[in-house]
Amino acid sequence: MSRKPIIAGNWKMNKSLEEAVEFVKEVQDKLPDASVVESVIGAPALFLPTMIQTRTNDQLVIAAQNCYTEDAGAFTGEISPKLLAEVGVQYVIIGHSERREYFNESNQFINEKAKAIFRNGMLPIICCGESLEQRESGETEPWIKEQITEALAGLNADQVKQLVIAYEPIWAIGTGKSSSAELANETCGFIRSVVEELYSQDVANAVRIQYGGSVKPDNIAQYLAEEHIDGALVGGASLEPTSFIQLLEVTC
Ligand SMILES: O=C(CO)COP(=O)(O)O
Repeated sequence: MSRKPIIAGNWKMNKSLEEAVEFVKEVQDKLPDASVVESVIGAPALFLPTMIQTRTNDQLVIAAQNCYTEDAGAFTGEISPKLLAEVGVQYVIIGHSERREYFNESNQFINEKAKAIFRNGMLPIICCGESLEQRESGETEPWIKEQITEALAGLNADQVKQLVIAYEPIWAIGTGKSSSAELANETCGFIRSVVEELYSQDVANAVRIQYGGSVKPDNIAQYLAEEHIDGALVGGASLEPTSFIQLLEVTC
């Protein structure tokens, strides 16, 4: 299997601009080679151009945490995917459970964002995942199948091969209660089977699937050892340079 691991930090709405710049300066020469693992940070939109300008090499890939579906127009306060691409952003995280919950984002809206991201030459990291209630009542698989099917609607096979899916069970986010590696692998394997059903085995083998939810330097190895887990989307443990580097070193 030749899928390259991708470890992405999701800073959410944390840090000052000064701290973000310090982070880039501190980690950029310590990152594993980009041919071994992709090192990504998803930062607040206001930091993105400065972080990109601070880089002295392109080992650290910069992601946005959200964007709008249109490139320009009368959409007060929104983040244009065209402008993100112009400043050098490469990935955009979409469909995070916090955006689904607090900003009422639907699968259809997330699908429109995915199309806008591709149209502008970037790649989406599409999040999915179930609540504790859904997990306990056995509704995880139909729910995730619906999320994936609707988020990928209209994307072609080449696009799906390049994008990243992040499986984040809501009950594991920021709670310290990570999913067991076996359970995470089972669900990531299910996501891969949904992609195979929608596209082909070739596409399913190529798409990278991350696990996210209380991933730390001391538990990431068990996830990466699993067949269907190709990386991690990490909140809290991506905020400090030392811990971010430790997460990456496990892949080498
Ligand atoms: O939501 C997450 C990443 O997108 C996970 O956050 P934590 O790693 O802090 O649990």
